Amino acid sequence: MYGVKKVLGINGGYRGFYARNTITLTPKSVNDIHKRGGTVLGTSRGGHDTKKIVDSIQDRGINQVYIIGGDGTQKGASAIFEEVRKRGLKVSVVGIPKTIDNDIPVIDKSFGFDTAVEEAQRAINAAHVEAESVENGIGVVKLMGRNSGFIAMYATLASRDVDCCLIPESPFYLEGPGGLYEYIEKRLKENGHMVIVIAEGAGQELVSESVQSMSKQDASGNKLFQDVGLWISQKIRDHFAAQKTLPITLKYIDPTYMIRAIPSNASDNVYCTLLAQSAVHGAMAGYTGYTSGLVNGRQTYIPFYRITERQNHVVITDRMWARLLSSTNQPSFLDAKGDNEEKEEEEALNQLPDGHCAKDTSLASKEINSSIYPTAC
Ligand SMILES: Nc1ncnc2c1ncn2[C@@H]1O[C@H](COP(=O)(O)OP(=O)(O)O)[C@@H](O)[C@H]1O
Ligand SMILES: O=P(O)(O)OC[C@H]1O[C@](O)(COP(=O)(O)O)[C@@H](O)[C@@H]1O
Repeated sequence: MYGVKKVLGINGGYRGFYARNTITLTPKSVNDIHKRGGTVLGTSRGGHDTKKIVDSIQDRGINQVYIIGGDGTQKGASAIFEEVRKRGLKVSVVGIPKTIDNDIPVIDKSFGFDTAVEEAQRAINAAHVEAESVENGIGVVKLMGRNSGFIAMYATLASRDVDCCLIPESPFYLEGPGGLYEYIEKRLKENGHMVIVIAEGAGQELVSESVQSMSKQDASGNKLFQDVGLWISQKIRDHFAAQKTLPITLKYIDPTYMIRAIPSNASDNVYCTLLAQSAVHGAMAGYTGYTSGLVNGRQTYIPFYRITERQNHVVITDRMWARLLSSTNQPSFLDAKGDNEEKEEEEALNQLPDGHCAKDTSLASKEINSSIYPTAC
């Protein structure tokens, strides 16, 4: 359509710009890649050296860069865009949002999310079958979602076999009235079995309290979490073993990379095509510094700074979480948290010197500038 003669693929993520050879991509070589999982280009964490990357873009005579990945990747793309701008290069830098976690803000969803939710159904279904097959059976499924619980929330809503969904955005507690143990007991007495879905980033503060926490990070600087699935399974087993009144059988399923590694489903394939075509049309029209994405069902170009300023999280006061609560009937875990917060607030107030108010009532207004940048040409 645009008469492009050469398309290069960068191998192995950002460090591939300066540490590896490129591969030539042709319509023939990419024809079938949507039928495979993973990435034909390879991926990596860390290794983002902005200056070296832009040197490599300059040396190779690249004039359009399309960068595919999650929120970290979009931050990296934004840094490249700034450096390109600083050097006054005629290069478009465009982001394409791919992450199963769906933690990129502004857009309706990221590419890969739908597929992950669909595959998660298989794990939930297995947990349900196992739990249903024994007396007082509990199936626990851990799903990916480092800081955002979208996969767990949507997989729960889609399945309708889940009795409790735990996500990073909604703190929970185990003991006492309104706690998880009480709910499990009630659910088992009512129904004879139950399924719990837990996102990998949920309850990390509880895990750190009981397991010695090492604050390790991956090469990209993302915090590495303790295995909350194993932890909660053991806690539930220990609790009911100590109680002796309700003998349970718990099966733990962790599909880990299976929900990320499978080929994308039909809806993600169509979405990816739209994202890619839209990304190219934008760059060919002379724009740069944007992420291509669906917003309210429309293809848009979103300036990098709107994408990188925050992460997308499940809002637990929103309707979607309310729908989930009404589907699972789980406790909201808000009561004890509310009590604690009130107590903390009261304590903070008591510690303030006379005449000082603990609550900051000022409202920050933010200028919303939705412009994207024309390429330096
Ligand atoms: N703030 C940042 N500035 C520049 N590069 C970043 C930044 N955050 C992450 N990156 C780079 O983006 C790449 C992917 O980030 P990562 O967090 O691992 O995955 P994801 O894109 O799925 O969030 C890594 O190479 C990482 O070094
Ligand atoms: O072990 P790895 O490769 O670092 O991946 C694990 C992480 O990847 C994620 O699934 C996100 O994956 P993507 O952003 O690549 O889709 C996180 O939820 C998870 O913590």
